[in-house]
Amino acid sequence: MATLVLLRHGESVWNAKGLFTGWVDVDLSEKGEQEARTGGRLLAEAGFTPDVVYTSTLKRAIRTANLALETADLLWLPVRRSWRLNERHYGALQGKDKAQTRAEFGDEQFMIWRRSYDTPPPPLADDDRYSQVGDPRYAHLPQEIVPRTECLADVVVRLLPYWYDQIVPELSAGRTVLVAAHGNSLRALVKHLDGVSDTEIAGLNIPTGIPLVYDLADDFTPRKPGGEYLDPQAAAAAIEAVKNQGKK
Ligand SMILES: O=C(O)[C@H](O)COP(=O)(O)O
Repeated sequence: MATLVLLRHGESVWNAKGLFTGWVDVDLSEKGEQEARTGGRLLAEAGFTPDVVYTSTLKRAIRTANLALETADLLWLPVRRSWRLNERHYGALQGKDKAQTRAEFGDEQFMIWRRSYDTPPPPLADDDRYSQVGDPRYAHLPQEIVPRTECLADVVVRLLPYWYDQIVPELSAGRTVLVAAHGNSLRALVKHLDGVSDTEIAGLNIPTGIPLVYDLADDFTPRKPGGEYLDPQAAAAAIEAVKNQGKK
């Protein structure tokens, strides 16, 4: 059996403003910094000591891991980072207000772009102020694979190679793994772990800053479907809030 801990970054400054974020590298809000520390406290109190930490290349996830590890006095742990754990690229919606988008295009189109499995938002122009084209952290990649937009299915495709090649071997060795990432990259991983259907996944939301623990069997199936939040009551309230984003 192996233990996987998933941690969505704390509230970001654009989460607080109700803006679509995607690959735009915004920081944590003060509330998000406190959420990250609370996540570290919950891990320590529950006695979870990761052996290795994985983050995306975006500062809201990187700093969430740092603050959580600092709180748990575990800053010494090895940390590995990959673009494959980045948030879903939100295309031309990056930087747009969620409520305004919902009002302008209607509930149905808003939910298709936000929560459908296989319909991406319109692509973001390479010269847009919120484009990641030319960002040095992706310079090593063939530029044609730097996304201009993504649906959740695209995230599954680019995340799973990292899951199988980098994370699964650690779990196979019985090591506890902490993944600090994003709402939609974690939704993609949870979909894979729990075998959530392409339609059911639309209703699954991940709260910020609350560790989600999976005890995995030898075949990496969860012993408890859906895992277990270390603060279930706070998670339930936060999940509802994520679900209702964009509603005035
Ligand atoms: O990228 C974003 O906008 C958020 O982190 C995730 O947004 P969502 O919950 O609306 O997909």
